[in-house]
Amino acid sequence: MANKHIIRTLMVEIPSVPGSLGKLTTVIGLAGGDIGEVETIQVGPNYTTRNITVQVEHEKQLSELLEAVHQLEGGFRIHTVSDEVLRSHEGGKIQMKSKMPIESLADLRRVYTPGVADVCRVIEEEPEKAGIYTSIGNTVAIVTDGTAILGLGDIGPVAGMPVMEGKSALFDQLAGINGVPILLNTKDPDQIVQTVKSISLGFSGILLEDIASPHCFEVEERLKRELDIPVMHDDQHGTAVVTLSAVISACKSAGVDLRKARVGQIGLGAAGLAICRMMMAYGVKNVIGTDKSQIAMTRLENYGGCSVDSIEKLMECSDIVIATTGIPGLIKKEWVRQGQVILALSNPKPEIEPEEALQAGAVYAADGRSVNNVLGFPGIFRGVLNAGFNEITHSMLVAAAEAIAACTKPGDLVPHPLDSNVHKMVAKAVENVDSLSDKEVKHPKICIQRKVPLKSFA
Ligand SMILES: NC(=O)c1ccc[n+]([C@@H]2O[C@H](COP(=O)([O-])OP(=O)(O)OC[C@H]3O[C@@H](n4cnc5c(N)ncnc54)[C@H](O)[C@@H]3O)[C@@H](O)[C@H]2O)c1
Ligand SMILES: O=C(O)C[C@H](O)C(=O)O
Ligand SMILES: [Mg+2]
Repeated sequence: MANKHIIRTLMVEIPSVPGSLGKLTTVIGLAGGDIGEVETIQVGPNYTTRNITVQVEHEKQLSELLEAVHQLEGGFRIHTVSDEVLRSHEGGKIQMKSKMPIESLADLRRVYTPGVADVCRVIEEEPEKAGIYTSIGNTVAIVTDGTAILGLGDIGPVAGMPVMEGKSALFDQLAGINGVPILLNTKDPDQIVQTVKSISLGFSGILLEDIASPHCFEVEERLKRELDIPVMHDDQHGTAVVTLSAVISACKSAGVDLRKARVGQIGLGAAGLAICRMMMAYGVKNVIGTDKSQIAMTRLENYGGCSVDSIEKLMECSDIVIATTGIPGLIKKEWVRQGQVILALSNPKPEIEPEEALQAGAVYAADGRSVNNVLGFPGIFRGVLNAGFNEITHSMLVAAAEAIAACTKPGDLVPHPLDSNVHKMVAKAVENVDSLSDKEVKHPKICIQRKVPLKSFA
């Protein structure tokens, strides 16, 4: 599907004559609309009313599509055009609910005062019992300062709340974890660290989300050092996990040794640097990166990677290209080489549409909707919470990536994000890691920047 980000639901009255629905869908398709769900609302002798969800690229295309439906002869009528995405967000996506019914005074006295005081005393005497008698053991804070919300940039924490609520909904549905959004009204690393530390008592893990580079690096490192609960910056490590798993699967399908492949990373911010570090630690010998910021490239070199000064050069010599710049359409199709793997992971719009990359010769192509950290973070946190680990180590991240790859069907890059088995397998893999087994990972410094034929994936 091309770059179709406008989703609308059309409620249409359709003549109850055979072939009418076909006429309507043809007109929608010819106007460039992708049809999603079709729901029958009411069937009558003369008319049938249906809700038809369509996706289009831009507002102009939507107006043209609506006009084309208006022009249809035979009694077609559009009742309403609604924005389902906005509507579904009304009132927010999450809520806090009581697990206990409070219907009688006895209930009230048990749930609340005076009964609750006994539980407080138990925890005061043996603080670890908070893990039994409160929800803390199953609760993770989803913390943002709003500085890198998807690829939308520094739009502030409140505007980023729909993303945080989305992560919370996914935590609940995919891993049974309470994810509590925490919106920080500061971008100052010291204040972020101090605030998260101050509120950390109520949580068993911290998921940092959409915090921009470079301050995300300092914030995560300090919190990992200073807190004794697991801390993970999703955009760094969640993304690196799912990217590694996609690349493992691509190499497996192509019969290529990933460790000998040339991996090129465009954009060396939170996601990009972590992807490079993950690849190098996994044993990929040739990792190169590029960024518009020289500081970001130097940072990669300090970790043992190599930098090139242009995207064209990087694409000339990479078997696998990964992009996390937040800039839609950044990769020109002329730069794609025959047989390349292209993962353009920026959300909400990729650096190149997968269809375009495939048409230009890529052997595998995906965007950030499918290669998405939703495949990683729920299971990773489920695993560490189940095992009672107080940190998330490199071995756990690799175990998660390999578990996702093991759940991927041959020929696919990643599994379905809603396949509950994937999240169970990730949790199990993380849980089974020997938490003391991590050693310091050394990154090899080997670099090939010349133009080389891409035989491996062709
Ligand atoms: N698919 C996923 O699961 C996933 C996960 C995390 C992030 N992302 C996406 O990746 C993008 C970046 O996120 P981030 O958290 O790393 O942000 P970030 O701000 O930390 O990093 C972006 C980097 O791209 C660089 N950049 C920007 N324009 C560039 C250009 N024209 N050429 C070269 N480099 C350029 C910036 O200098 C920066 O270093 C976002 O769009 C986000 O949605 C996707
Ligand atoms: O939120 C997502 O869809 C993935 C990722 O965390 C991102 O920032 O793009
Ligand atoms: Mg994110």
